[in-house]
Amino acid sequence: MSRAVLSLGANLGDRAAALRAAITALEDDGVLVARSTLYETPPWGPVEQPPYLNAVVVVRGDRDAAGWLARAHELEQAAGRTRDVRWGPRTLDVDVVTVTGDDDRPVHSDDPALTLPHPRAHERAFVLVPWDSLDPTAVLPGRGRVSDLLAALPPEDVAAVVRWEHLH
Ligand SMILES: Nc1ncnc2c1ncn2[C@@H]1O[C@H](COP(=O)(O)OP(=O)(O)OP(=O)(O)O)[C@@H](O)[C@H]1O
Ligand SMILES: Nc1nc2c(c(=O)[nH]1)N=C(CO)CN2
Repeated sequence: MSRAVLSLGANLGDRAAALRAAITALEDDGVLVARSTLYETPPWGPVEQPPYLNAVVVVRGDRDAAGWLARAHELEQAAGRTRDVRWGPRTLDVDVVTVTGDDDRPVHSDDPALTLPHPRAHERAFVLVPWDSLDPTAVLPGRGRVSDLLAALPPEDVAAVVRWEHLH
């Protein structure tokens, strides 16, 4: 058994439907522990593109880290993901942020095919805001408490991550 934190993002097509379908699929797998609400977030990175909807989920189940990545890829495929420009627009992106074993030890990996913890999560308000909202005690292994990482980001980056679900 392991526990994983997954970051979900979409900025093409029916963004909310893609995120909700992925979350429902994880629920149907029997692995969903917690989910954030959906947030609208400005695009992070060098590519000019539409705003994203993002969410974070916590899952627990009988998979290892590679197994969670494989499931993430299946969910992306199910959402019809085709484009693959790095940091470019997509119908669904599922990143594995961190995986912990039953001993509570975080998995560390430098493999480019699966780097853990995710090497850019600590600088992404679109990951940290939803994650902090669903678990205010969360820790990103090797980086510190999620609430402290958020406090270290430019306030305007954090303020730009807006709860979306209650508006719709
Ligand atoms: N922790 C991780 N979670 C998801 N994918 C990862 C991870 N570490 C490495 N990868 C690899 O990154 C590859 C490219 O993924 P993707 O196209 O989603 O990157 P990206 O979302 O554009 O960038 P970023 O990784 O900065 O979010 C995937 O095929 C996967 O094998
Ligand atoms: N706000 C936001 N920006 C992004 C996202 C994302 O999920 N949310 N995913 C990206 C793909 O690498 C690139 N930029």
